[in-house]
Amino acid sequence: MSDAPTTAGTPSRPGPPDTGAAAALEVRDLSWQVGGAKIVREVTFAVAPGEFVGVIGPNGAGKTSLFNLISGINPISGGRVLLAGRDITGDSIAARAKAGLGRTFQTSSLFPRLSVRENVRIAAQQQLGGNLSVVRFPRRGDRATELADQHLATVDLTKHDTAAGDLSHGDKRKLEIAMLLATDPQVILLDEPMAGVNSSDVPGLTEVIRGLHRSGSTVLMVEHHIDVVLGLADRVAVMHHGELIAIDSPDRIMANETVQSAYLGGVA
Ligand SMILES: Nc1ncnc2c1ncn2[C@@H]1O[C@H](COP(=O)(O)OP(=O)(O)OP(=O)(O)O)[C@@H](O)[C@H]1O
Repeated sequence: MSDAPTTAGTPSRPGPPDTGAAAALEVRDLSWQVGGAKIVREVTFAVAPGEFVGVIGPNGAGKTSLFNLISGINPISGGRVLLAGRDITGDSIAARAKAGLGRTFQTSSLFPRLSVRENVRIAAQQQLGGNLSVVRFPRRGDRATELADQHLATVDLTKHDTAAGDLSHGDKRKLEIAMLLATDPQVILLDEPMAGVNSSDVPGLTEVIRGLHRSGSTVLMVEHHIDVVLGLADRVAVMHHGELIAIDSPDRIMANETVQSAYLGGVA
């Protein structure tokens, strides 16, 4: 393995550490063009099972667009998306989710009037294949409720009966992660989980996300809080003007001159 700094257009270590297993998630030459604008440009990288890759880059670099291509929200202009070695490029959003691709969004996607528990319970119920129903007083032993309580414990959220809309931003993000866990994802895409979160809630939310990683989840996370990314990620991918300009360990990324230039506006 070379110690040479990564340069634009030739990202080092685009693939995960070689474990011999199929990548949990892989994108090959992924591109998105709107009119004449190339918003995502031939991005290639792979995430190993259990690996945590952080995605950073200046505003407008194409990070959310990349997530939208992976999760099927934007139609791709070129390239491929593979989940555990299976090509899901042509699959619908729902089919990708069913295949194990879970995603949170920058903006909240909760049922604000329903309780915290009910939000997770609905997600669990959908996963279990049951009818979608809101039950104010679920039976004891109800499987979906058990799962909801289990996932709420995982994200350290105890306000089970509070209306989701009344939670702080930090707790809303925890709730969204619990809802995601209820869908039993193989790969978790977190889109700016710290966005709008009070600084006092950042450490707690960071620990929840660290817990996901420790429990073996494969995570790809876009986040502007560089310190959070550097503290959580096994590798960091850097996007700039739609290109993946580097993907490497946090230490190497911090020492990478191309990355520094991108943040200071020096990369054309
Ligand atoms: N549907 C769209 N149509 C046209 N241009 C778009 C569309 N969506 C995004 N863009 C443009 O693509 C570029 C990349 O946007 P994107 O939201 O992916 O960047 P980002 O890195 O996630 O930015 P931020 O960190 O500010 O969220 C921006 O210039 C944006 O204006």
